[in-house]
Amino acid sequence: MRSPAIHPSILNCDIAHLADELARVSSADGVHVDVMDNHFVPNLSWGMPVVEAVLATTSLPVDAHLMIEDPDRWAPAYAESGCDVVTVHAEAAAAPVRLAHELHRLGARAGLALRPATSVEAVADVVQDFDLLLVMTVEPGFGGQRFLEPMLAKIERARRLVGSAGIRLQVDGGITPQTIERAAEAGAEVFVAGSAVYRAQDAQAAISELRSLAGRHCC
Ligand SMILES: O=C(CO)[C@@H](O)[C@H](O)COP(=O)(O)O
Ligand SMILES: [Co+2]
Repeated sequence: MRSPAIHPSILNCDIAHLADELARVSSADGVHVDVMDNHFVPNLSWGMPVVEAVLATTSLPVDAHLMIEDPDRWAPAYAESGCDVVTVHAEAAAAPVRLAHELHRLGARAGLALRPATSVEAVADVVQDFDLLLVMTVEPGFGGQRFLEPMLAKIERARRLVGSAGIRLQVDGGITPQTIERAAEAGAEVFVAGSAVYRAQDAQAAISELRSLAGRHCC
């Protein structure tokens, strides 16, 4: 039985104090870095230099969530830099299977993300080449949004698609103590949490609480 993994998203952390902000979440299972290009999503965050700074500062595995156009071109650099998982959006990747193989060749695990409107069935033919399936539980682009309840049924379908062997099922967006149990019950096992961790007075306590709530139902 695998234990639930909590990956704090640094999107809304105090980037001027990146090292301190990473230290606040040192008990997490990974760090989630949201890369946004203001084309695939209506927001601009950061790219390789910040990801490299995160990699140089934390010993936790880094999970890069690329909300960008043309990931076939840009994602390999994130694998080369040492990210543990590089996740690309199914809606943006031109040749997802080829890209997954390239990420593997460069030493990273490959993740495939779905916008809320993209069905699980749309990736049924390609998901087997990936290590992680990410079901977005908010519209990608911003932290601090409300969890989309209709995504619970989609998480259940995603769990049926990936089965119990190999491919990890991640959820991202609006994960809080109020929503994580239902996401875990539906089948998620890797939980991205931005505001719920970084807005907490004690981020390590927030991580423990989320992990223990998810652990009641998962995995
Ligand atoms: O990818 C995204 C948003 O597009 C996320 O990773 C958010 O940054 C998570 O933040 P919260 O919803 O947990 O505040
Ligand atoms: Co994200």
